[in-house]
Amino acid sequence: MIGVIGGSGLYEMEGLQQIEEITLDTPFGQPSDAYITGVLNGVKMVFLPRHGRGHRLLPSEVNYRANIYGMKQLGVQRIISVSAVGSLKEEVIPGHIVIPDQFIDRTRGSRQATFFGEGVVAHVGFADPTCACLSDKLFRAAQAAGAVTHKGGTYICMEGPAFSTRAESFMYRSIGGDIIGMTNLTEAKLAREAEICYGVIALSTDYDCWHETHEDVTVEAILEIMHKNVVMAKEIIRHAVQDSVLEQNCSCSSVLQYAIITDRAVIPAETIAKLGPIVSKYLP
Ligand SMILES: CSC[C@H]1O[C@H](OP(=O)(O)O)[C@H](O)[C@@H]1O
Ligand SMILES: Nc1ncnc2[nH]cnc12
Repeated sequence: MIGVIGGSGLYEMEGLQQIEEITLDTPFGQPSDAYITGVLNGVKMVFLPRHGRGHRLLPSEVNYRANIYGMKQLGVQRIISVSAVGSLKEEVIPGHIVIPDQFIDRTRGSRQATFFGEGVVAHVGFADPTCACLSDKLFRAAQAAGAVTHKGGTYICMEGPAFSTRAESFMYRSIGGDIIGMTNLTEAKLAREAEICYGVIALSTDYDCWHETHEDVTVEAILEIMHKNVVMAKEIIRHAVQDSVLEQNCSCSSVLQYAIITDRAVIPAETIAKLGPIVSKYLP
């Protein structure tokens, strides 16, 4: 099963057949909205709007743990994130697509970015935070949909909700950032812990505030580009979903095998119960 998390400007998936709306409550709280399941081009998928329908949640208010836990409960093995991002590079023109493969964390530490704790410690590998195999498919899907697409790139994940200062924007460029957003890193960490492949279709919507000849970012400008490109974004998902039926060749589904360090004998039963489908393979 494929999961799609829609970001700013993408609050529903057209073309889904056999639609069902599933409201879940998880041990980590409530997801952003009901999950919409259905069939797209013969492939079963589930859609969740990250900020909720009507865009009600700040990037810092999104319950990322509940969102990913719910996906796991529904049997999702691959998550495609669709996000609006600012461009930190001249060549990443607004309207282009980037498939990022790295993140730099500029969140403030207040987000819940792990399922572990409460008596069980796990350290997953995160050197390559997105699934290379899924990202490759997203790259090919974006090209097939006719988008100018950049393979790889570093996504700066800032806290928000205010956009960056000009000095920060210059700093992000100087430390190797290619694009900037407020959501994807937290999601990628949790997807990794949940052993779900995670890949990003990032739509460049603006030049943040570093560019000499382009206006500073505004929500208005972001939504204008997003609306102009939403059909293309959905087209990329359609191509990706078809392609994703093919066999995956990655290790995302077994990252917890050696990551849980806690002595099994001292892990509280209630913690195991709470983690449910995240650890059931290893802590029966
Ligand atoms: C609407 S402007 C800023 C907002 O857009 C991006 O959201 P998402 O990643 O969910 O597409 C960015 O991260 C901010 O949350
Ligand atoms: N410039 C920007 N900064 C942060 N998040 C964004 N999302 C879209 N454009 C952005």
